[in-house]
Amino acid sequence: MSALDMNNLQNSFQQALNVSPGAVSTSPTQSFMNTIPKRLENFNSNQKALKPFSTGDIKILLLENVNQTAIDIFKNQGYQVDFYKSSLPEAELAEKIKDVHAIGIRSKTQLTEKILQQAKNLVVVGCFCIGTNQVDLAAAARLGIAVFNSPFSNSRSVAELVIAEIIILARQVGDRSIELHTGTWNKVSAKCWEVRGKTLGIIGYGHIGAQLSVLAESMGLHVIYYDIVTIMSLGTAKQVSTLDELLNNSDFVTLHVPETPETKNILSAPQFAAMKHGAYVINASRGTVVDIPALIQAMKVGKVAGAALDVYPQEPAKNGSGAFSNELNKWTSELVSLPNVLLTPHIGGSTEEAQSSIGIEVSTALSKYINEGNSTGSVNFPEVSLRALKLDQENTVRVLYIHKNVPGVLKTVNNILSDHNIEKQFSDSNGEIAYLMADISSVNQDDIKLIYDQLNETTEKIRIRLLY
Ligand SMILES: NC(=O)C1=CN([C@@H]2O[C@H](COP(=O)(O)OP(=O)(O)OC[C@H]3O[C@@H](n4cnc5c(N)ncnc54)[C@H](O)[C@@H]3O)[C@@H](O)[C@H]2O)C=CC1
Ligand SMILES: O=C(O)CCC(=O)C(=O)O
Repeated sequence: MSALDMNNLQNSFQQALNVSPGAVSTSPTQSFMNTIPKRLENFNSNQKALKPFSTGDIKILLLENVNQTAIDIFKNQGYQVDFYKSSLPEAELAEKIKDVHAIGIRSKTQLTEKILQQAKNLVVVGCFCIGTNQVDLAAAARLGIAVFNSPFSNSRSVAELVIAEIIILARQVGDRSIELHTGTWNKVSAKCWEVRGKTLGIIGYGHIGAQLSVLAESMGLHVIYYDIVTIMSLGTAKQVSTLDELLNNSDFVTLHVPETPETKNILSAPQFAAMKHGAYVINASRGTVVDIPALIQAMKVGKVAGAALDVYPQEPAKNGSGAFSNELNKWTSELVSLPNVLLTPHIGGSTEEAQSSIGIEVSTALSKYINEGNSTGSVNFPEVSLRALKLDQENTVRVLYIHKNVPGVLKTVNNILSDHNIEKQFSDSNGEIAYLMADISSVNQDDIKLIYDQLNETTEKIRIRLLY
């Protein structure tokens, strides 16, 4: 189809829907109809680049200093990118999110149901990190918003940091360094240990825990781990059947679990009591998993000989002096006054390598979802994908229909689509929601409008997008 034909198509759709050219509409289909679809550079040059809006209409809000690789990929797609180095205060976020089709965040930005309900145009969220506890995933799914993350691009960085912390804690390097920075020479060996032959207890043997296990064994540590699922051991590591067994036997205890109701305060007073005297605690998972006042007490009586914390129940919204204070977490001054405590500002995954590959991975997943409807890898959506349309598939429309997972919907939808040639179709469900992708060929402009209107009238519909 020529650019002129597309212009005519655009104009007649605008007339039919009575929308002004360039208007950003809350209806993805209306926005789609405002466009002159362009064949942009795509992931494969033989594929047809499907655009739901004219490319300039796609607005992406990127918060928390998401890596440049992501900005480049989004800009290369022609999207408008609004970039911020920090997270936004809730009121500002609520305002900015109203207008955007995609948002990219890291671990700080809380996307609650209340915030997501403001986001009338939002089709997709990218968590440029592993954890997704900061997003109300169920609410996002109910609203038809797909969420993607990067499941392992920063795992190695976290594991390496923990390895460093094991040695630094065992040798009290943090304290010696602080002393020397202030002119004090304190050459001691009392209660400083080699790590060789000691036992590392890993709570949560997933991507990070397992990677750490391999690195720790190569330094001569024995590894035991506790996980709620049975997981194959790497090397000579051994899974133990209870948390207490791990605590009773470990010289170092490190946490690599997600934030869930079950992991809240998974280490509290009874668990510190169950540890070996003089054990060390490392937490680079989420701030809620360790009861910090209980940790402070355990350190004061010598039960715990040192701790390395990278994450906190409350974390500052942005970098800056004075940000980490009693105002944020009421125990801060007590914690910082203890010896052999390493505190880092949630930098477990903060390496050039990790951030650059997370940037590429998540922005690519988001672009594929926006441009093609492909939800493979989404953490809250049914995973559905159809192969890309070929360049010569001119009059083909891709229907993306997100709906409530109730009986009879497919019958209704197929009744609507069956007047046309359904080239391919795939649907799947996940809990309360389901997602159908279908490519319909030999459609003209009237057909497209009719399909949209009929699907829009179905009571089970959550969100519809038609890609051309
Ligand atoms: N400090 C940082 O910068 C970073 C922190 N993280 C945090 O680390 C967490 C773990 O990351 P991955 O290893 O990639 O996750 P993962 O999902 O690969 O592994 C988590 C493991 O924890 C286990 N688990 C869940 N609940 C448990 C419980 N109650 N008791 C024992 N085990 C339990 C799971 O079965 C799984 O094997 C993430 O959820 C994230 O919150 C991740 C990356 C960077
Ligand atoms: O780098 C970040 O901002 C967050 C890292 C993290 O905690 C994660 O990947 O879950």
